[in-house]
Amino acid sequence: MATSSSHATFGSLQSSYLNKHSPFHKGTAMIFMTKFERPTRFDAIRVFSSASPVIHPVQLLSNGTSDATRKKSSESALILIRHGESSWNEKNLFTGCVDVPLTQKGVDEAIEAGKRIKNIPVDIIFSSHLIRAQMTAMLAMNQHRRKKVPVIEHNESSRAQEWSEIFSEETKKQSIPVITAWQLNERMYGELQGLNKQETAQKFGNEKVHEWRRSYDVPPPNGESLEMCAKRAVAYFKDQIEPQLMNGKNVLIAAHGNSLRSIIMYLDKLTSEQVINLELSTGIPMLYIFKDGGFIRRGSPPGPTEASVYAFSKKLAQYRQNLDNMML
Ligand SMILES: O=C(O)[C@@H](CO)OP(=O)(O)O
Repeated sequence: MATSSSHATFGSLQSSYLNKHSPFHKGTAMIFMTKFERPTRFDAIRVFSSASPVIHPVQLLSNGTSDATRKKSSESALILIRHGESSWNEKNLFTGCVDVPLTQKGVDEAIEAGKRIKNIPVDIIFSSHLIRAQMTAMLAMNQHRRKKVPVIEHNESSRAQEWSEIFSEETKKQSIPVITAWQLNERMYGELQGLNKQETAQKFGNEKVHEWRRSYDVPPPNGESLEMCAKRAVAYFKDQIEPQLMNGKNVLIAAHGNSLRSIIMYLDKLTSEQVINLELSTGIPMLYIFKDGGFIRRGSPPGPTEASVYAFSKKLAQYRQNLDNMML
């Protein structure tokens, strides 16, 4: 029988992990909650002095960011979003690298995610090759107050590159590049792809299926273990994404449960025992600040009805304040 929940059974492991290991309880609650729990509080920093120097929002953004502003600031934002509910999440099927779309609920989750990050500047977006992650990024960015347009870069061939060229500098400034990479794909689930998770547990036993799904180094039949997925996802993060952050760019990554668990393992320096208890909800953005070469976890930005004035760093506070001044 199909059920839509794949996460609820790990609730106790999640809270024990949280209690034992997390110095950031409020911020990490989003990461560890089951899909039936709702976010309550966040470690947002309340803001702020009206005496903050006024900087035009465009100066704080990519394309519009002045070199002087960049050099002064060694800080950038990293947002991670697991895609919204997919058709196969709904049917409780192992999905892996099968390319299925979002459900209506997934679309709504992506829009809600967009509302949570609409005041955070985004300079560049990374996504997987899979449509559920790309849909999530696009729908979320549609909510952004800057209204820049995410544009997928097609570098798969020189013709694709040439045929998707933009010939207006002004239009380029109003665009956000979206880089897609197979390395950010969901873990390849091998011969489990397309099978119902509950029926598979009945056939092979709960313990075996739990080992396939949540051990660190045991791969499902002909598929990738989390360790194998982490190897390619983290290598890509270090090679392609970290340099953008070092360069002062604010990055959004829209990807998958296991590719993001791998990246969070790297960001939060989790051990292989810790990462196996980490669960990510669909469509909940998580914010990190990259500062002085390290990652500071800031939890999930509040939704529009959850807080009035907030920010996660002085720079993001200024950005929001200037958007308010400019647009309201
Ligand atoms: O089916 C999948 O591809 C993944 C994510 O939905 O499942 P799991 O929760 O087992 O990692």
